[in-house]
Amino acid sequence: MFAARRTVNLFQKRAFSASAINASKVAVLGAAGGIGQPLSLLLKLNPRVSDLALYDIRGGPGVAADLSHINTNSTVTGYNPDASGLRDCLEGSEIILIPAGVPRKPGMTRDDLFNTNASIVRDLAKAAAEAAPKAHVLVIANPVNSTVPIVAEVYKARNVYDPKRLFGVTTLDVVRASRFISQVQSTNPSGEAVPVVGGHSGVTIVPLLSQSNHSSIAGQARDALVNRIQFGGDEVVKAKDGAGSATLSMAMAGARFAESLLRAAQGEKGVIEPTFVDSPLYKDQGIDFFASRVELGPNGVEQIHSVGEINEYEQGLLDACLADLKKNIQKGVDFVKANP
Ligand SMILES: NC(=O)C1=CN([C@@H]2O[C@H](COP(=O)(O)OP(=O)(O)OC[C@H]3O[C@@H](n4cnc5c(N)ncnc54)[C@H](O)[C@@H]3O)[C@@H](O)[C@H]2O)C=CC1
Ligand SMILES: O=C([O-])CC(=O)C(=O)O
Repeated sequence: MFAARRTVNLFQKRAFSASAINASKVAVLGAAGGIGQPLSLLLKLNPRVSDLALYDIRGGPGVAADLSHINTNSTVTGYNPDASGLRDCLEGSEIILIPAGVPRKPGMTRDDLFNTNASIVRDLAKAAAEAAPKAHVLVIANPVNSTVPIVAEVYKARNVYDPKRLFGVTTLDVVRASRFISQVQSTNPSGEAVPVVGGHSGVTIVPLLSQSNHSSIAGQARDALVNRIQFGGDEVVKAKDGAGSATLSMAMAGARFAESLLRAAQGEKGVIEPTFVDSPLYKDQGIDFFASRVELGPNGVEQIHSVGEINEYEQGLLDACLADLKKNIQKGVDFVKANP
């Protein structure tokens, strides 16, 4: 009898400590948008998330009320911009995802979003730097090549910048790459892994097919596949015909990245994701941020993997990427300097 009760107590103790370790508050800024809603839904379904905090300039509490009826354990709270809404949303967060900002319409580049999204991201970063300076910040808002440096500059100005905790979400590029290559090769995409490095727009997206399971793809087939991976976002923008860009696939990609960070934070080793981070790889060329495979740990970036061995064709892609990337990054840095 005593032994039985003891077993129960030990079990309860273990269950309690496991849930205490796993208590993770995740905030989504821009939660009522095309990405924000399905992303928040996927986070509500994630047992590693204990508190989901949803902020938007409009509609946050509505989305939160809706999601809060789903029978998973996490609490969901919605916040408006009034009073201390944004601060309350951010405080205590371990992860902050930022899908707030306008999406493209046909004919636009991601850089065309800069004028609107730069100040949105800057202002949200200011609030995050004050309310939750140690949180991992995951930037989804475009142009990612510039919005990530914007967040870095805001944090630097407040002396709270930790390069290990800032991430541009480029997961969708590798998600697309594995799907597109599987379509060409008639394989299962879950068994495909195509590294994609560089940045997140047009020619700054550099797929490394030579490191995939299909390194022999060459000629027109290779060119078509690389082009589709680089401009996959345009495919969706065109198909949506003015109603925005990728939202559902992006929500999946953002939720996958957040899940990877949580797994790493909760002690799992060897969690690797591609992501656009403050990186040493091309700093000697004046390029402070670069996306490559990154091992994640409890404090964010654990190890940044180099691009590895690439062929001459890929070196050409990389050269074009670096030239554009440098300008995109500088644009973000200059914006914060001129508009602190
Ligand atoms: N990193 C990536 O791979 C991808 C990035 N994106 C980018 O994500 C961003 C969002 O796209 P969608 O969700 O489709 O746009 P959307 O227009 O559907 O949603 C944006 C949401 O942000 C909110 N918002 C605007 N200003 C805000 C502020 N200051 N604070 C809080 N919320 C604010 C809006 O009210 C809206 O609910 C775009 O910039 C888009 O280009 C889209 C797809 C992939
Ligand atoms: O294409 C866009 O504007 C949205 C985006 O970043 C993507 O789908 O990769």
